[in-house]
Amino acid sequence: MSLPDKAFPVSWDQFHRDARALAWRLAGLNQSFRAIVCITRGGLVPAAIISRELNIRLIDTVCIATRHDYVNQGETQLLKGISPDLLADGGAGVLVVDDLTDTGKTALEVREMLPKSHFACVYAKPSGVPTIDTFVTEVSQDTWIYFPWDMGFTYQEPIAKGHKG
Ligand SMILES: O=P(O)(O)OC[C@H]1O[C@H](OP(=O)(O)OP(=O)(O)O)[C@H](O)[C@@H]1O
Ligand code: HPA
Ligand SMILES: [Mg+2]
Repeated sequence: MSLPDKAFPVSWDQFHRDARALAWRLAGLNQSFRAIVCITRGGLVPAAIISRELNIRLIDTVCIATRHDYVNQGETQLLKGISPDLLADGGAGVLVVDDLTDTGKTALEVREMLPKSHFACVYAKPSGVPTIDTFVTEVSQDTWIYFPWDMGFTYQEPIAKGHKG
């Protein structure tokens, strides 16, 4: 197992701005969504922000647990599926929300359940881009995105310490 080379840390403030930017993009589509399906757990936070901005009151979850050793996606387990009324018509008019797409595996699995839905996420890596309809920021595949709900305040070494330049 190796960690991606680059780090992209995201603060709460930045995440809120980026999720709101996603809501602006979705609003610009002039498509009305009858419900949000958020992919837990990462999709819960952007779904709350988008639901507020676009006034979408019907929210469902698809609960998928992935076994992975930090960076490598492993087997997935569906813990809770989507309600039958949202699955009708292949999910037409349903907005699926996640925090990011990386390999695209998670989005592809949910797309099989809701082939006519609209997929949105805040951040996307190149392998996942084809699986998503609308996103805000693309980062390279060798970047790890650190979300604020996974982080705490820690001491940072000064840049000059140990720097041989
Ligand atoms: O495009 P992929 O390679 O499938 O990766 C993207 C998925 O990985 C993360 O979820 P994770 O499975 O880590 O679980 P969590 O949302 O419960 O933290 C993230 O929230 C996406 O759902
Ligand atoms: O870059 C990432 N950050 C956090 N969780 C993730 N799950 C897949 N890729 C990532
Ligand atoms: Mg997730």
